[in-house]
Amino acid sequence: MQVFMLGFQLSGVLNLKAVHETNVYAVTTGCSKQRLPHVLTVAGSDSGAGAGIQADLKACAARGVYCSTVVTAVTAQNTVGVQGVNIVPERFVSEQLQSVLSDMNVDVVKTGMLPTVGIVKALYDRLKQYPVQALVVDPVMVSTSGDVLAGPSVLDTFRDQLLPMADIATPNLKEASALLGGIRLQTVSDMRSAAKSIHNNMGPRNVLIKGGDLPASSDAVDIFFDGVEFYELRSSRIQTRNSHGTGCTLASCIAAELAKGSQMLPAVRVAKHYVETALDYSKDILIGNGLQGPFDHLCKLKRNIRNSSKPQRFDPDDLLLYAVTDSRMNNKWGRSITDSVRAAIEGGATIVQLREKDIETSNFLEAAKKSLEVCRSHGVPLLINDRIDIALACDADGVHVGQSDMPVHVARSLLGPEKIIGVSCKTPEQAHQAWVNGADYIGSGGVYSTNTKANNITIGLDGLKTVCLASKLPVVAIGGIGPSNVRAVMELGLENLKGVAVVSALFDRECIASEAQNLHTLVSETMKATSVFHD
Ligand SMILES: Cc1ncc(COP(=O)(O)OP(=O)(O)O)c(N)n1
Ligand SMILES: Cc1nc(C(=O)O)sc1CCOP(=O)(O)O
Ligand SMILES: [Mg+2]
Repeated sequence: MQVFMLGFQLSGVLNLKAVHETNVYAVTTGCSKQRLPHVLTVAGSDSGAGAGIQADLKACAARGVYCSTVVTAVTAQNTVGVQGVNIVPERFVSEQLQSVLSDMNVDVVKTGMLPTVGIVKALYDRLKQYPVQALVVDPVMVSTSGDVLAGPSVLDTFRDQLLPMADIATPNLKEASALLGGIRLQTVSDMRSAAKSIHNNMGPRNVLIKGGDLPASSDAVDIFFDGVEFYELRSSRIQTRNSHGTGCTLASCIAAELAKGSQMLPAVRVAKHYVETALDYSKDILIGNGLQGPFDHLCKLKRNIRNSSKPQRFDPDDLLLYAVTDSRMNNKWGRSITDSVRAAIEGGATIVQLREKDIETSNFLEAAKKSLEVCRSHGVPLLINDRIDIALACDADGVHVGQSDMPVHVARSLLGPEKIIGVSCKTPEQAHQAWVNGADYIGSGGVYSTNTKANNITIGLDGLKTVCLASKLPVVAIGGIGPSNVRAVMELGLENLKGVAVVSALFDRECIASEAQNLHTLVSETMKATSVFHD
């Protein structure tokens, strides 16, 4: 955290405000002069407070981030639709931008409704004058009720000025189509092409196309493209009328996570999870008589968001680089479990399992709670090896069990339908049984011999292939895997072989993060080369 400078000149209104706000931070954090991560939203006001500036404020508050506001338009709006729009003159938008950007240490700017060319240009000029860490552009053009909030004349300025500066653009299907001259977007494959075109032709560093309106899909599928890889981000479609403001909220939450220091993909994952949980929590709220109501951004205050009935769903792609911890290795290198988990995730681990065989229960639970915080803040699932009790006590995302641990169907009845359950399988019969019993994935090995697990039977690449071909579940390979042999494993090119699980190749090394980074690259490159990124 950056420390605020003392010694303001108390000569004007602005400086007095700055002193006041510095003190507010000091009071709220309980320590002296620390500043909160700061998002500035440049958007329209929604009198119904479901979307726009009001949604942005609530989303940032829910994510623990300070939010300042530059108002571009005042709308008269409710759950029925938009009854009126009063656009703020561009001069005055520029003046608001100057006030905030010149004084308040903004980390990330998030844009919403930018109704005129002049306002987009004013923002462009101010951002050139006062660069920020990141720019999140939500190209708001049409309200959820179908009312136009920014006309076609703005599109060119968006394309030419704002999008080339953006770290991420988050159009929905209609907005992506408008940006691309009205093309039809009806399938996930169309969304991928659109994400690529927007990225390559308009310059934002990342693109998230929100597929909420995609016809005939039971899941909400978004496509994230970082210029190299596509990610299909799925979440269950919550049946609710209370979805007004989800786009603004998602973009604000991404901005908030970036302001806290997150990388882009984890920020997007966390934001999606937050929106899904808030929608789920708010599905029975009744505000207004129209077709689309607001949802409750601050549900976290009423029910811990972690205890939501809808935690992050299992995504088989998360098996790509599966980090399995080992306390003996951590002791050898003098690292805490949490530090090693953080380093693995920072290097690119996509799922984490705490496999702590020599640790007391109370210490295990403590470490699990801390690791869960790290994992949640990066949108990475955390599983617990063997110990269903620990998983339940800390509300982990799931467990991994072996053939002689708690049976899968019993674990499922204890953990409920939403938690992730993985099971170790060395034979096709075990793989079939895991599927029958309701597991989500299988771990198969030892592919190679290992010193990490005593007396482990090695099944080799042939054994792995046999299990994969028989399995209806996604598979992660385990046992003796490291940089020297990971290509050979992934070159099997099997559709359901989703990644590798490693212990010593990460945690018995000096720099966990760089080992993780290297392995992540090797796995993804080999998968791409063997074309197992199946749509
Ligand atoms: C991903 C993954 N696959 C296999 C295992 C091994 O589990 P198990 O057979 O229960 O052995 P222990 O890990 O408990 O010694 C695993 N942990 N993770
Ligand atoms: C925990 C575990 N399970 C295995 C299995 O074959 O099911 S092999 C293994 C240990 C993997 O450690 P390393 O990556 O250091 O070889
Ligand atoms: Mg076990």
